[in-house]
Order: sequence, then C-alpha cells, then structure tokens
Amino acid sequence: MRATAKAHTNIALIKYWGKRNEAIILPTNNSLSLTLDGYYTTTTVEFDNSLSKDQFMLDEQTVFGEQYDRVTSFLDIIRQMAGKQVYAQVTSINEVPTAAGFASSASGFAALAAAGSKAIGLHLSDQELSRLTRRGSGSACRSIYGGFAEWEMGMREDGTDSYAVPIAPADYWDIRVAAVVLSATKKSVSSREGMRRTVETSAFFQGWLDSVAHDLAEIKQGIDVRDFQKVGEIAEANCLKMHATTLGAQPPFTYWHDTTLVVMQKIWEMRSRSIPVYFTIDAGPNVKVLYLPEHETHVQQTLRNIPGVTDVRLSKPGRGITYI
Ligand SMILES: O=C(O)C[C@@](O)(CF)CCOP(=O)(O)OP(=O)(O)O
Repeated sequence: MRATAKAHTNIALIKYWGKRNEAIILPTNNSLSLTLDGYYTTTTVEFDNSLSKDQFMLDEQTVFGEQYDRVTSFLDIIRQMAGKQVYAQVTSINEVPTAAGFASSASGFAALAAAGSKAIGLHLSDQELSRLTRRGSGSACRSIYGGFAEWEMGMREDGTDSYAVPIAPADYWDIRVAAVVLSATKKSVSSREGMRRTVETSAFFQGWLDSVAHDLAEIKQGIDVRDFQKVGEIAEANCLKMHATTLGAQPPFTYWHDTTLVVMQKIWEMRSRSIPVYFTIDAGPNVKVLYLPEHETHVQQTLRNIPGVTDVRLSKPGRGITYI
C-alpha cells in the first residue's frame, strides 16, 4: 500500500485570514489563490503492517515534535476514513525554501493527502481530496487544483461544504510571480497563531472581513477578462488590509521586516514608471511580486539589486496534484 504524489504551493490573491472553527479548520471567509510551478513537494506514503508508529522523513531528515504530530494526526483522519489501523512511512522532499516561510505547508499537506489517501486505498474525488487536505492546513486545500482556485468557506459547521473549486487552469493566463526571499530569519508569528490572535483581539478584523466578499467578486471578474491591473490592484489591497489587522491585534504584531518595506516601495516606484507590477505577502517577511512576462528581466533585476534580498525565485502558474 504505497503511493507518491506531487503538489505545488499556491499564493493567495484573496487571503484566508481567520478561522470560525479551529478543530476542523473552517475559515471566516472565502479565499482565492494561484498555484505556482516553482515550488512543490513530492511525498511518498507507504502503509506497512509491520510498523508500530508513523515515521516521517522531510528532506532526508527524520522529523519529530510539532511537525511530526501534525502529520500523524492527519494520517489518523485518513485511517479513520479507510477504517484501517495501519501505520505509514512518509517521505517528503520539498522544492520549497521552507526556511523562507513559504507556504510549504500548502504543498506539503496537499501531497500528503493525495499520496496517503491513494496508498490506503481511498479513491477520492478532487472535492473530497480538497476537503481532506483542508484538515491538514487550510491553504493547502487550494493546491489540489492548478491555476486559479477558490476555497469556499461553506455554511455547514461539519465542514462538508468547505473545500476548493477550480476557477481557471494553469494554462489559462501566463502571469508570473517572483518570490523575493529576504535574509531576515527572525521567527515570525505562525499563520495559525497570527489568525487566532487577530480574530480574537484585532479592532480591524471586522473591517477586513466586511471587505473580502467584494474583493473576491471583483478579482474573479478581473481574472475572467484577464485584466492584470485589476487583479493586481485588488490582490495588493487585500494583502495590505489583511496585514493591517495584525497591527490592531493585542499584542500587536507584523510579519514585515525592514526589507519587506523596501521591496514594497520598489514595487510602487516601478508602478509610478508605468510598469504593471504588484505584490502580495503572507505570514512571513517575504514578498511575492506579480508581473507580466514582458517585464520579467526588468522586474527580476530590480528585485535582485535590493540589499537584503538573498534570492528571487520565478514561477509560472502551476498544475494541480499529480501522481508519480
Ligand atoms: O494562504 C492564505 O490564504 C493566507 C495565509 O498564507 C497567510 F497570509 C494563511 C495561511 O494559513 P495556513 O498556513 O493555511 O493556516 P492553517 O489552516 O492554520 O494551517
């Protein structure tokens, strides 16, 4: 009982920022993302009756502690779905600069869900696989699909209607993403803790929530007609509103470091010179820059020349889950 799956990470253009149910990971709002081809995780899961516990290897290192606990708890869900009490050897290789705080959990949990469910003998539809993946990490449920995907928050409290749906495939629109990796490695607040604190204490959280549905409708309209300016403006504004909520939390926090702001200012300066370029930022200091292919050279050179930038990784829209 063995299977291998490959999943790509995704960046949210309309952010998932807040849970209404932590136990089964139900969000406060819908979110929308673009799956990227530059970052992926390949995971093999082998269920073996001779094992007395799960084993997890990540990038050839044995994993213990909180990461191990999240994986074995997730495998418990798969075992429960299959009605089998058998342990697994999980082997993951990340083509994701994990240290850079990229949503490696997104590609990681999507690959784990796909390989684990297949290895144990479940034959899940994309919708069922996305619903399962959500239980590992919310944003990961969007990586089941390539291209643009929307995670529907669902209305039911049992989560049966909370999963991602495809919006447009990877080959629909050749927009590019440059992931700007900063040397800053100060541990930031995890997305899970950041969301929790924001929902519970931020004076700005309701303002964020009140604006998301409109942002989502508008950005989908922009994607539909391939209006890059509209999509970029909304994604950037949505990101800034999300990050503003952290400043109103108690205690306040921010994911931004000094170089994060320098990169943001550079993006705005390029736009003042009529170069259509926009940014989004997740739960970390790194900036993801949206641009069009014809500006790739200029954008890449500009970003690489910023002091404190250690890497600029270019991505095109990526595909959904593949089995190897
Ligand atoms: O990706 C987005 O929509 C926005 C974020 O990346 C933050 F900016 C949230 C990711 O949260 P995640 O790691 O999925 O949380 P989990 O469900 O607690 O595992």
